[in-house]
Amino acid sequence: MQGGLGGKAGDLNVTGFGVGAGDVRVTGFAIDNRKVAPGNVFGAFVGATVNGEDFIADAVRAGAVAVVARPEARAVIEAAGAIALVDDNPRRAFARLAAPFYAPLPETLVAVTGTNGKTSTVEMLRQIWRMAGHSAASIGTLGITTADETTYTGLTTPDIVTFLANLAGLAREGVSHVAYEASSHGLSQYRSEGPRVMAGAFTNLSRDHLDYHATMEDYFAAKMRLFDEVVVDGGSAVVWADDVWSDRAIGHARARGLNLITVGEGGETIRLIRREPGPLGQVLTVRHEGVERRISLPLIGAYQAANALVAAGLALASGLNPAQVFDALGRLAPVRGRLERAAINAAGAPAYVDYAHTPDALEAAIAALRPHTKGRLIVVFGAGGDRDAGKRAPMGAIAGAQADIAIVTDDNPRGEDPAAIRKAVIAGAPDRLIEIGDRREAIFQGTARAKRDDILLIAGKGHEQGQIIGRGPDARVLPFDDVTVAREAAGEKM
Ligand SMILES: CC(=O)N[C@H]1[C@@H](OP(=O)(O)OP(=O)(O)OC[C@H]2O[C@@H](n3ccc(=O)[nH]c3=O)[C@H](O)[C@@H]2O)O[C@H](CO)[C@@H](O)[C@@H]1O[C@H](C)C(=O)N[C@@H](C)C(=O)N[C@H](CCC(=O)O)C(=O)O
Ligand SMILES: Nc1ncnc2c1ncn2[C@@H]1O[C@H](COP(=O)(O)OP(=O)(O)OP(=O)(O)O)[C@@H](O)[C@H]1O
Ligand SMILES: N[C@H](CCC[C@H](N)C(=O)O)C(=O)O
Ligand SMILES: [Mg+2]
Repeated sequence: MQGGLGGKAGDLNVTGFGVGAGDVRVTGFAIDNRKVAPGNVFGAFVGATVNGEDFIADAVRAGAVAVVARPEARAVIEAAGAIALVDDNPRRAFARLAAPFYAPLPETLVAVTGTNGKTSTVEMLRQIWRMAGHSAASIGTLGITTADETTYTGLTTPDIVTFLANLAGLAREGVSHVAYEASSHGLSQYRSEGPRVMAGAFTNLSRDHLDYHATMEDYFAAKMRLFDEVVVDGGSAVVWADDVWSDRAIGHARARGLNLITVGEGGETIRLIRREPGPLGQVLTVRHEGVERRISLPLIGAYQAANALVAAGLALASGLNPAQVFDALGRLAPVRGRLERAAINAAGAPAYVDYAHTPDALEAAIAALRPHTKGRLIVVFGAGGDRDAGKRAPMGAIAGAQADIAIVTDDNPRGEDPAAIRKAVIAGAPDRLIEIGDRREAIFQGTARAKRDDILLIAGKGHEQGQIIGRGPDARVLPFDDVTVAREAAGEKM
């Protein structure tokens, strides 16, 4: 395969597919037949909802000159008049074929996986790189963030064509360092394969997405593809050492021979010795290469300290020097929608907006705020529709046990009946949870109940700007922003 075609029309060497030595002249790549342009290579993949192979004829009619698909699809491709590039793993083959076409890509590319903390970690790493003088970007749930702007993209890990096009665009703008979120969906669908990933990080693993992955083992295996296959030979693996899955993640990194960087109380590379919460942040004492350092992290919560240290591990892996990295942690700016202080009500009680939408995350967000709460901790939360239903009762149980007042409300019901979702959440702590379906009303009531010394936590939507109702073509996004509503409830003028 040749490289360096710069995202422009060019010859693509497809000898690796055994279709003869002839090069195919292509103009680009597409994985959706509706986006095929003349001269494109079409990737036809068996999906969770439909089989992309059913669209091969349409794609060729739209101008696809070659199709990457399973060997079973060869006859269909050839009958349609295109070159068949068949492989037992067509998503991976497509990614590897496409990546060189989009070159040059940013030189330093790292990925973060884990159930919680990916967005925070890539965003913190982007900030550290920038403070060290690099032109940096992050790609993930918040979209594409550079020093100048954030462009929302929709998925946490974009599809492979969007991902490669975005990387090429960033490189053209002069961005040299990119950190991206590797979601388990993204990893299992090879959405970011192909470019050279010099380091990967694992934050933690807990219940989520078991609608998509059959078991926790399958979910973990999807995540571990990052260390097993995606990071380049000789690359680095950063592992948060204090999670129950950490030892197994370390095992994957070792088996692959990656440079291992472990971080946390049980970490060997960056050992967290002490964490002292303060009113607006926390002081961390860490040991790295025999040197003990005190870091005034301007963010609250054990979970934010964990993410900052994983980001530090990746920054070291990317070649920054320790002084640069640890100094930068003292100057990190908050991540949008992660323990974001949104409003203060008339009684003086603050409201925090957080993106906790898993049982573990809810527990972490409550634990982050507890040391700051002299009075009661009030939580407004919900669980998403058309997502892992098994996390609902555990979320209810955690809020019921760990908050003083817990209000269950709606959070993107999508194609499901919102009352049924709330019922499943309430089953986790039937006597402890208050049900208020309308999210605005729930935030208003939570705010009204918060007295002096209390804290209100509004969990689940973080940065999100809408409430998703309905499924497929009927889906609608009703504008909704927890921060704005929290301010309105507190009587603050926008
Ligand atoms: C379950 C899932 O991950 N679905 C995503 C995935 O679907 P899939 O490959 O299984 O696709 P499919 O819809 O069955 O279609 C199969 C193939 O046919 C193609 N197709 C389909 C229809 C058509 O008319 N023509 C056509 O060519 C599709 O492009 C696809 O290649 O590929 C599609 C195209 O890239 C994505 O839009 C779609 O995201 C859906 C909308 C989604 O909601 N995904 C969520 C669950 C998701 O991916 N979340 C993760 C994790 C979030 C986190 O925890 O951080 C994320 O990374 O965002
Ligand atoms: N290291 C962590 N440990 C436990 N909980 C965390 C951690 N980091 C973040 N959280 C919780 O998870 C929420 C989401 O954090 P973040 O957006 O950084 O994670 P993510 O992995 O990107 O999530 P998503 O899978 O939705 O993209 C936070 O608001 C917080 O409640
Ligand atoms: N990336 C996560 C985001 C969940 C956010 C929450 N607000 C919800 O809708 O469940 C998912 O797609 O499962
Ligand atoms: Mg994310």
